[in-house]
Amino acid sequence: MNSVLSIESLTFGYTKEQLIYDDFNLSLNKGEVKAIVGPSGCGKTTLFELITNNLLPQSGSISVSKVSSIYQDPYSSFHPTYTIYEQINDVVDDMSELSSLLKELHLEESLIDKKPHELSGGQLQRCSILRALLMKPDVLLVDEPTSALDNVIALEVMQLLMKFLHKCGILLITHDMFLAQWCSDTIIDLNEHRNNNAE
Ligand SMILES: Nc1ncnc2c1ncn2[C@@H]1O[C@H](COP(=O)(O)OP(=O)(O)OP(=O)(O)O)[C@@H](O)[C@H]1O
Repeated sequence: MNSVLSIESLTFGYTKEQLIYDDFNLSLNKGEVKAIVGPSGCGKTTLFELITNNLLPQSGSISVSKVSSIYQDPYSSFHPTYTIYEQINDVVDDMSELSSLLKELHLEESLIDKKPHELSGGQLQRCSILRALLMKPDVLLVDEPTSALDNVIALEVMQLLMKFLHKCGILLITHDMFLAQWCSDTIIDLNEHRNNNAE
């Protein structure tokens, strides 16, 4: 198996009294989409923060190689005063796939010389996908792609991301059960699995 993410016996709480994760397990392989669902406040964003090392587990292990993230609000993922190109160039080592990805994402080349506020929400979301894919991740964390886009575009975004599944595994946070069922191999309901094994 081509494992790209392995979470074992994860325990985490913001306070000692209230654990959000207690002995939580999850694995993801290249080519796989897993959707994380559950009510507001159940710990979906916290899981991404743990995977990206912004939070540290109390116990257990998270083993992951290269991660990139696509966040729900594309305007908050880019600095308002720099062009899209400058912000991609800052974090990407190898730009050789830029032209082909622009085509696949239906983005005109001239758009990336603009600043975020000069683009529509959908264009900017595709720019954040462009940046994430150029980083050549093993794991793509996708946080609620529906929120900034209408439902048809959200499906298109996921359809597009799934074209890159041969290169990575995708972990998707969503409130949209239709989207989760449509695109994922496995749905992890944190409400049910919080204290169980989610493998
Ligand atoms: N920095 C923090 N300090 C203390 N508690 C926090 C912090 N961040 C989140 N929490 C709490 O941890 C719990 C999980 O929050 P989290 O943001 O992971 O939920 P979520 O499932 O992503 O919610 P939503 O669907 O509303 O985005 C919530 O009860 C929240 O209030």
